[in-house]
Amino acid sequence: MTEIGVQASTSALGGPFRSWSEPRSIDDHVSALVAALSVRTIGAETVPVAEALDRVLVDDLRAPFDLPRFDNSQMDGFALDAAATPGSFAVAGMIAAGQTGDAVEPGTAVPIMTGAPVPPGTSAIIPVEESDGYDSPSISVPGTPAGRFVRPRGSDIAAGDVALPAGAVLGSASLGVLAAFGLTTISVRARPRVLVVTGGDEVAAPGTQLRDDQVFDANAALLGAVMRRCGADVVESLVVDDTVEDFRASLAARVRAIEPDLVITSGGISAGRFEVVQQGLGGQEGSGAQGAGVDLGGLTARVEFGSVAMQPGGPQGVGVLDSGSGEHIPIVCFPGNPVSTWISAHVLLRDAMDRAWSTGRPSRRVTAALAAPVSPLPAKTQLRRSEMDVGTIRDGPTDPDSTRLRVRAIPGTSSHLLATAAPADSLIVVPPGNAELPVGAVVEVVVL
Ligand SMILES: Nc1nc2c(c(=O)[nH]1)N[C@H]1C(S)=C(S)[C@@H](COP(=O)(O)OP(=O)(O)OC[C@H]3O[C@@H](n4cnc5c(N)ncnc54)[C@H](O)[C@@H]3O)O[C@H]1N2
Ligand code: MOO
Repeated sequence: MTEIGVQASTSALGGPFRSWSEPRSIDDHVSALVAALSVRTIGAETVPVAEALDRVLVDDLRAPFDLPRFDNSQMDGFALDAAATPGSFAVAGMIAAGQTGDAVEPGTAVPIMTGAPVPPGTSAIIPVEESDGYDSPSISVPGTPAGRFVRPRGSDIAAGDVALPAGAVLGSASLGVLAAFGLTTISVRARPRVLVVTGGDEVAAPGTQLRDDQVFDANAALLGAVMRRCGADVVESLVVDDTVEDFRASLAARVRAIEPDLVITSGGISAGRFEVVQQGLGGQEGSGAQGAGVDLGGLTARVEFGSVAMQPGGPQGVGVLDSGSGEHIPIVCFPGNPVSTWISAHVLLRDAMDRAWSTGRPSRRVTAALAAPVSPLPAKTQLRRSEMDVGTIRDGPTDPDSTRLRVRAIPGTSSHLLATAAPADSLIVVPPGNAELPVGAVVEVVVL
C-alpha cells in the first residue's frame, strides 16, 4: 500500500465539506474516509494457524506439493486392475491407510482402506459392499472403468498453483488447507489498533455511579463490536468531558502513548453549545482539514466537519492527526446518538476500511424484496434497521409464487432507538424520494 501525504488526504477524493447545508453524498464521504485511512499502512504479522480464523492472507499461498500427494482409495474395498474386468480376482494382502502396498500380481485384488495409496498394478477400487467381504478367497467383478473410486494425485490442487490468494479472508476450510500443507504459522494482515473516544458531561462508563441526568456509554461498546467485524481491535476507550482543553490534552496524550492506527470519536459534533470534539479539533464547517490545523499539544489535527446526506448519521467529521515526527493517524468523528454511531461505523467506516486496508471480511450488500412498505426521505438516503428472511411476497408486484430474500424494516427511525435496533441483521438502503416503496419493491440491503 502506498503512503499518501497528509495534505492530499482529505482534498482529492471526497472534496471538502462545503457547508452544513450542503451535505455530501455517502460515496463521497466514504472516499474521504478512504483517503484519510490511507495515510496509514497496516503491516503484517505471523500468527499460529489455529488463530488465523477471519484473518486476511498477506501473500498468495502456492501449494508446496500436490494434494492429494498420491493416488489413493476413495473407498474401503479392493484395489485391482480395471483392464482385467470383468473377471474373478483372488483376494490377497491388506493395505491400511498410512501403509504403502507392494505391486499387485495380475488376477489379484488387494483389500485397501480409504485414504491408502493405490498400489502399483491397480487402477480401480471395488467397494467392499459389492463383494462377499474381505475374508472371501476371491471376488467376482463386473466390467469396471479405470479410475473408479481412485482419488488422483493433485486432483484437489497441483503443486505450485495458488491455493489461497493474497487478500483472502481465512475461513474454517482455509485453516484446514494451511494445515494440510503442514503449516503451523501464517502471515496475515495485522489488526488495526483503534482508540475510541466517547463522552460528554452526560456520559458515564458502565460500572460507574450514574447521576439522574446521565446515560451510560453505549457507543464505546458498540464501536468495539463493529471494529471486531472489521478485523480491528479497540485497544483503548477514552471517556472525555465537555471541556475543550481537557479533550485536546487527553486525546494528544493517549494518541502519543499508544500510537493507534485509527481514532474514532463519537458525539460532540453537531450544532450544540458544547460540541467538544468539533471545537477541540478546530472544526469550523468546511475548513478544518485544509488549513494549518489545530495544535493539540505535540499533535496537529486537520479535521473537517460537515453533513452527509444520510439518516441516521448526518453530522460527520474526518481528518488526520500529525505527530510532527512523520506519524499520521486517521481520525473519524461520528455523531453521538447511539444508532447514528452504529450505522455510521457499519455503512461508512467499514466500507472505507475494506477499501483502504482490507483487514477483515468485506461488508456485503444484497438485494431483497420489501415485505412491508417503506417511505423515503425527500433528500437523504435513509438506512432503515431491518430483518431479513426467505419467503413468499404476497400482495406485491413480484411474482406471488416466488420465494426469495425478503426484508422488513423495524419500526422507528429515530437515532436514540438503540434497543429496538438490536434485533436488526441488516440495513435497508432507502434512496431519497417522495413516493412510498411498496411491498415487493427490490431494495439494496447492507448485511450487518
Ligand atoms: N440544532 C441541531 N441539533 C441537532 C442536529 C442538527 O442538525 N441541528 N443534528 C442532530 C443529529 S441528526 C444528531 S445525530 C446529533 C449529533 O449530535 P452530536 O454528535 O453532537 O452528539 P451529542 O450531542 O454529543 O449526543 C447526541 C445524543 O447521543 C447521546 N450520546 C452521546 N454519546 C453517547 C454515548 N457514548 N453513549 C450513549 N449515548 C450517547 C447524548 O446523550 C445525546 O442524547 O445531534 C442532533 N442535534
Ligand atoms: O443524523 Mo442523526 O444521526 O439523524 O440522528
